[in-house]
Amino acid sequence: MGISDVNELKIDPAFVLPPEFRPKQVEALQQLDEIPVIDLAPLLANDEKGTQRIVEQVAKASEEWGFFQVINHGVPLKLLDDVEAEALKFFSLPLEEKRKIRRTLESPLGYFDTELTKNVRDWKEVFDFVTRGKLEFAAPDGKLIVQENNWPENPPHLKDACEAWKEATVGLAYKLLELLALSLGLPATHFSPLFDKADTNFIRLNYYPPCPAPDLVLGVSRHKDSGALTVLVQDEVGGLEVRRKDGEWIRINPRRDAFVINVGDLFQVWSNDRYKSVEHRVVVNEHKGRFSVPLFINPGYATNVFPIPELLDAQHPPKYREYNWGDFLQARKTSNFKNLGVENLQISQFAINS
Ligand SMILES: O=C(O)CCC(=O)C(=O)O
Ligand SMILES: [Fe+2]
Repeated sequence: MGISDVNELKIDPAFVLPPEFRPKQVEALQQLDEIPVIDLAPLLANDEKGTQRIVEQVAKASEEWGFFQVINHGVPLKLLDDVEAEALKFFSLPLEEKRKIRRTLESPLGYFDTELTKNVRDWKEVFDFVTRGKLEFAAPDGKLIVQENNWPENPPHLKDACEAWKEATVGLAYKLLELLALSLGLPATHFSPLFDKADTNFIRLNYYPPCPAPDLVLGVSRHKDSGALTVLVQDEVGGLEVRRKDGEWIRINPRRDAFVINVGDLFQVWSNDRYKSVEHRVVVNEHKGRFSVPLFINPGYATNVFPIPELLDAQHPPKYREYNWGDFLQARKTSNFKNLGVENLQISQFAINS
């Protein structure tokens, strides 16, 4: 029996990836420092020239990697310490206790430990909440659907810590959205109307428990983020890997003082492929649990997504057909809950074949 066969006996087969998708841990660790790190201090100081340089760095990183880190972002680390402490208290509770606020298809906010990415179970536990407190939208039959945040009774301060975190990070995310607009040669506030008053932003607390067979599973299987922009902070354990253009998986150097930013599928379509939404995954390890907090910046349900006309001309015809963000989101949520036996909805389905 090989090493992996022995490992296989230690975990539920629902987590075990097909061999071609399993992580190669050693190689990735040698390539920690490649993802660009952008210093936001000039932006916060309203230094115009410095901000222009940041815009150029954002354009380059988004084109080459789809990912970058930002430092000197102005979000106090104390807020992260508080969210982490409260979240770890929550994730340490007995499973029956956590499952009292379990996410369902009808009420998708709260705790979840059985997420499927591409139909394999992720080695993680999550807690999701929306930054607006609740979401309201019309179902296909016209009925109003209301989805509210589901806070646990225990620990009692999780909600306060998360709300303070939200206040501090959403502002940063919108500044980054402005930098991205500028980086495409658009007015800074180009995207604002899609988010004002109707965004579908959410924050996820991720806990990746230590795993006895880290070579067979992933904390999050390879995927692309479907929204506009992800603003993530991770602890010092590390494990987030990005797929470089040559196909190699590169580990992002874990820095508690940095946010990891990536452009999602919406920027790929809006920019007509100038910025690509890049595959990433999370590798777990045998000894340490890992904590991360992504903020997903997503527009309102009614948003129709299409390549931005200002970026098109005769040499650059549109590469995507228009689609509706709300419909896309609902289709995705359904496939995350059920193993539909098919790849979930991808933007490639809206690609125009030239
Ligand atoms: O935990 C991480 O570092 C990444 C999580 C992620 O990619 C996701 O939730 O979409
Ligand atoms: Fe992701």
